[in-house]
Amino acid sequence: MSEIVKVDVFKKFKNFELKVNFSVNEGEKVLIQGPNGSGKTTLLYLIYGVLNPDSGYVRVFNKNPTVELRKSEMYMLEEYLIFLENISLQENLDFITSLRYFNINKTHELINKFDLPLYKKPYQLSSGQRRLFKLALAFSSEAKLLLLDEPTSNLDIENSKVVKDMIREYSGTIIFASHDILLKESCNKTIYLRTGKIERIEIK
Ligand SMILES: Nc1ncnc2c1ncn2[C@@H]1O[C@H](COP(=O)(O)OP(=O)(O)OP(=O)(O)O)[C@@H](O)[C@H]1O
Repeated sequence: MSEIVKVDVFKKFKNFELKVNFSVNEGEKVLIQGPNGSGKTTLLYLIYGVLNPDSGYVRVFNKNPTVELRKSEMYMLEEYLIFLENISLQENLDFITSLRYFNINKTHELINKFDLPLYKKPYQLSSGQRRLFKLALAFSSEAKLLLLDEPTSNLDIENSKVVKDMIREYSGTIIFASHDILLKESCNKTIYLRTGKIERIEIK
């Protein structure tokens, strides 16, 4: 099995230090668990390359995580994905899909599955519907590596189960951070973080 993500990083904020070392194999579904503030999101941002380590390295497909990789081989379900609030979801979709490759048929399949009203403007959606729209994009990105930060936050139990199955069945590799106990069923490996360090790694 080939290692597609290698991480050996140190990152320091004013009152927090993250120091972790691990790798992820192709096709794995890796859950990052840990208390609030343990460094899960920071770690995902380092892998995605939108945060730089103070020392050490992150290698994704044997490359540094750059914008080129973000446009093709990896995709992050972004908490900070900005919607243009005064145009419809359909127009937002047109804009977002012009920035990067998405399998548009798959995007629409998921939008229908989640029953999302494309004619509405983003501010007219519930927080769960906004999250589902972002998930439809992530799972139709055809990225070989998906990074998901709290994918089921704001979702009801039925949609959480759908997302659990989507993670398990995804053909590529997924690294996801979650407090949702349900998602433990989708992973083959769990990395437990505590105050910026790996406490233990559990393999199913
Ligand atoms: N840009 C930043 N500047 C300073 N400190 C930061 C920054 N980003 C995160 N931190 C700090 O790093 C620590 C880890 O934050 P992080 O968001 O990675 O935790 P988390 O495990 O994802 O938490 P949660 O479960 O609450 O989402 C926290 O103490 C946070 O305050």
